[in-house]
Amino acid sequence: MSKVAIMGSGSWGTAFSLVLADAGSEVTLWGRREELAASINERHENSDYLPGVELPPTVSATTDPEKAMAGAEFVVLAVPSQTLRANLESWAPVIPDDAVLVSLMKGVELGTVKRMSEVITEVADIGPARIGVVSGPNLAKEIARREPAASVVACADDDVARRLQALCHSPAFRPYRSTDVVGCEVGGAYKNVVALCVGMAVGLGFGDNTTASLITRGLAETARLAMALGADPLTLMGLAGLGDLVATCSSPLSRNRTFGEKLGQGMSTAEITASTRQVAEGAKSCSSLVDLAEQTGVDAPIAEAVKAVVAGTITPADTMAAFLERRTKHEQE
Ligand SMILES: NC(=O)c1ccc[n+]([C@@H]2O[C@H](COP(=O)([O-])OP(=O)(O)OC[C@H]3O[C@@H](n4cnc5c(N)ncnc54)[C@H](O)[C@@H]3O)[C@@H](O)[C@H]2O)c1
Ligand SMILES: O=P(O)(O)OC[C@H](O)CO
Repeated sequence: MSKVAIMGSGSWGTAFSLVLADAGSEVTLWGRREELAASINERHENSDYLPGVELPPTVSATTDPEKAMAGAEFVVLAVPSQTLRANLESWAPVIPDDAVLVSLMKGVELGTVKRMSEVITEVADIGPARIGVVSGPNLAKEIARREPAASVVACADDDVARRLQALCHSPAFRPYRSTDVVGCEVGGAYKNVVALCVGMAVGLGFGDNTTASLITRGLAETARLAMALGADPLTLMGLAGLGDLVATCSSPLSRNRTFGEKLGQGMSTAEITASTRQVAEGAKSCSSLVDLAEQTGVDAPIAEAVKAVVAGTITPADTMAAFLERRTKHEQE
């Protein structure tokens, strides 16, 4: 039985613990609050993030990072992207020497514009062969209900990707393998920003033509940036690109789409942020992705628009009008 630590016991860390336990691992969740760890250990429930979902007996929780990671073959990272660096700085001394670090996070760091795997390398001094990524259409509540889903597990080292694939292949969760870490990470971060934009359109009362147009142009924008960073374009046509984009942009369960919908209805970023405890990664990663696009010379109108609406410098309605006023061009330009 593999031993796995999951650092972060929010919605996805907890739902993923269930996948790993169903696939045969012993899982220790790390979280900051004693009450939550007690709820998981005593009632087998994360009452804050996944109320009503019974966790298997092979899932336990602790607030002690060293205890969580002791003897772990895989250390899964599931905190909000913008908090990874600070958390990892404190965890680095107790990460087991040969453990594989697996990112579940879908964001790009503000300021440094680093992807999560790059932050891991920089802070924990761990090379690409020990860093994996899981990314795909995986809304936590549906995964926790054991509804069938697929995803991509990526690592630069195909042997490690195979180990990770075996680790999370459960009766309800089908992981595909890849070595394209960049494509998976850019796909995962960008779809959140596109979902914010789609949510705005929904909040403004627009229908399926608008949302389909934004999803499709969002995919083109994602692929442009990912390819400029060295990704395989086929990754963006797969589960970590198109698949996740469709799920996130279509689902009322998505925090990013919901955030966008509230912006479209006239709420401000501060009001929306105050109304939820859960992370909508796109509200911050939109700025990082705009910076990354500028650095690589890639056109990123959707990320720029989302950044401006989140900052309150343009309204969602004016953004939609501005998209249509853009210079006309060839579809594949
Ligand atoms: N929820 C999903 O459906 C889903 C699916 C796939 C990927 N993801 C990605 O997984 C990552 C985590 O998302 P989530 O859904 O679990 O978020 P969440 O908001 O449900 O939970 C985040 C967790 O991190 C904790 N946290 C917040 N600030 C922290 C800090 N400074 N230090 C340590 N812990 C902190 C919170 O207490 C909570 O336990 C995100 O990057 C998200 O995009 C989420
Ligand atoms: O709820 P969201 O918007 O963070 O999206 C969750 C997952 O990333 C969907 O795959």
